[in-house]
Amino acid sequence: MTASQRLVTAAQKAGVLVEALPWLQRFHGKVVVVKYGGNAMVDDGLKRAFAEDMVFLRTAGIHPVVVHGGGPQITAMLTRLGLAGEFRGGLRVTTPEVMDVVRMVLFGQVGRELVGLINAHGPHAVGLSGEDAQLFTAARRTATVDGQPVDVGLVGDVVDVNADAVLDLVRAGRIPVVSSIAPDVDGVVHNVNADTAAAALAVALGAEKLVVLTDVEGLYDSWPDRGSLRSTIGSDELAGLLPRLDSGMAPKMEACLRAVTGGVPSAHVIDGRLAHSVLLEVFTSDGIGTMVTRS
Ligand SMILES: Nc1ncnc2c1ncn2[C@@H]1O[C@H](COP(=O)(O)OP(=O)(O)O)[C@@H](O)[C@H]1O
Ligand SMILES: CC(=O)N[C@@H](CCC(=O)OP(=O)(O)O)C(=O)O
Repeated sequence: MTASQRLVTAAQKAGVLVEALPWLQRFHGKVVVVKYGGNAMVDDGLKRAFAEDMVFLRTAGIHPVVVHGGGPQITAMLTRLGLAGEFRGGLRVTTPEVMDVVRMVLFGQVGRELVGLINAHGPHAVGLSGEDAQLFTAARRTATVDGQPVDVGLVGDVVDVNADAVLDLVRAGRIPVVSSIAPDVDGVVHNVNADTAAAALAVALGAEKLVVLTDVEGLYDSWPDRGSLRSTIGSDELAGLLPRLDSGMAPKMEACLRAVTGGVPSAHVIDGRLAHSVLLEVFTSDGIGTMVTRS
């Protein structure tokens, strides 16, 4: 590289850092809830980049709170155990037997791995589930198929959040890594969709942002037409679109809607297959993916 090429490269790097300044100022001291979907955990390099992003946010004075998924990992374990897996309206049909596997895989496998990757950078991450310190209380819910309620077993919605269970860790400078399982008022553990759990937590924490990492660029108006990617959408329009969404996008966009109507200024669906996508979303002016705001 010539001296003048080096100067150009250096100027570009400085430009990137300067572009981050207003966002560093705006988000300093604020909570950002990041939902890391199981489908976005495709390889070790991406997972390591995600862990770096969380440590970067923390080092920049922002408080990341991670809620992780693990749908494909649960399905793989169920298959290994010879158990059937079935989804209805984007939610897993959860028998007591399946619930044991969900809890084991989310908290004991996926959560542990993320905690380990973040803690490769220092003593930052602490894993917890909705069972710890009464973080979440669940109530059994149904799925919606063709506009009709359908029973899906031990699947819950989050009806109460003990925000202090997470805020105590945040105040201590830790990065909470939350698994989306939760007891109901009688102590019966339920399987909660991780997008739903992330939204409930973002609202209860008064988060500045909810960022949802998945395996697609964002929300498509008319999936799978690749020309229909939305960069922004308001809550009113999203509410109208929700009944037309299928598979994993239904609980995801329902969660974004819940976050912004609950007072979170913005919710973002971004492509977790892109390394450092969280940094690009938080620290660049254009952002990436689809941004949901209150109408
Ligand atoms: N309108 C839509 N826009 C984008 N993706 C959609 C849409 N409808 C369905 N999908 C599907 O939803 C998937 C994301 O949901 P899901 O597989 O549950 O991800 P995650 O594990 O990240 O929660 C995408 O990969 C895509 O196949
Ligand atoms: C009720 C329900 O469907 N729970 C999900 C929980 C994990 C999850 O949400 O994982 P992703 O974010 O990777 O999809 C499941 O059992 O797969």
